[in-house]
Amino acid sequence: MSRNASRPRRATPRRTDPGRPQPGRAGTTSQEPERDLSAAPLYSPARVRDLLDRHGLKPTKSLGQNFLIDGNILRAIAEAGGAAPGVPVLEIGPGLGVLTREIASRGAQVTTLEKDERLRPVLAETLDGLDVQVVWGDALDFEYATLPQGTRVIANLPYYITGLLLSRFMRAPGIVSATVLVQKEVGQRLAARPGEENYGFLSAIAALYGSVQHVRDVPKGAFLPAPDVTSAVIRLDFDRSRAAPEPEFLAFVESALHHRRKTLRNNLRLTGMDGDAIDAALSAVNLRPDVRAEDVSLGDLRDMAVKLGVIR
Ligand SMILES: C[S@@+](CC[C@H](N)C(=O)[O-])C[C@H]1O[C@@H](n2cnc3c(N)ncnc32)[C@H](O)[C@@H]1O
Repeated sequence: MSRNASRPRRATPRRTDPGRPQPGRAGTTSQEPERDLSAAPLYSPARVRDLLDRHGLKPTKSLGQNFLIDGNILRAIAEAGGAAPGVPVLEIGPGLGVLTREIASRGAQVTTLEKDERLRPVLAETLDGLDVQVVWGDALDFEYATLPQGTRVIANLPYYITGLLLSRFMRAPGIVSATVLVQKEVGQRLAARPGEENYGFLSAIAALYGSVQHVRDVPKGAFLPAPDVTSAVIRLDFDRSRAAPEPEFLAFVESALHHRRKTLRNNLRLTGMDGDAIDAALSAVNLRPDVRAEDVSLGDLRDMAVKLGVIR
């Protein structure tokens, strides 16, 4: 991605909180009563609407732009994510800068990736005075391997790329945790164990890289505009002392869980594997020939992969 980074200049002393609109600025006419928003926090619906109005912006659905307007949720995410003095934090999608401000004002060293260039003037206003590096471009093009050791991801993710982003975080050796807002169903899938209703590939890779904690559910009303789905804050901790799973094993697990309700045998047959070899491996690992993929533990899948010669 273009490392077109910008760091809002450090604050010169201000009369009011940076990002606070001056009453009666652009957007009001002499006939309209002036709204004094200076006492309202940046995340309040009135301030968020005012920011959007003054900068002539409409949230873009295709970019997953649902902005947080609930102070309790903002504080809960920053807290659960471990935002603290000196901690390197990566945020995806600062939007209007509301969560970014919450994290940076706790002293964390924030790098934030934003694709929507229309937000440049907004972030210049709302992040003024904070030590935040804004990187403009697509988060899917970012080199996550370059992040420093001990990086914590804290983000209200654009939901349309949640799975892709989580898999980038898992594979980046410097990232130790990701505390993220996701769709509630995605959170349930991440936290599910073999045999549970929502267990699938996402649950398996999360478990291969570490552990998952459900922090809290988040109602639709915590966002402006309100999304169609309920959300949840999830914290993933990555255990970097473990050897990273082999790409061949990840591909095997993905194939094994491709159709969760099918038998493991049928899923593996779909990859072109020999039926007799699969039967022999199932028997050697003491699994029933008709065991369903979603009921098989990761340990048993690893043993199967070894018996089938996928990994050593
Ligand atoms: C759910 S909003 C979160 C905004 C803000 N952090 C908040 O909590 O109010 C998602 C943000 O991700 C940005 N975004 C969407 N797709 C992106 C991408 N591919 N790369 C970087 N940012 C992206 C959107 O423009 C938006 O600012």
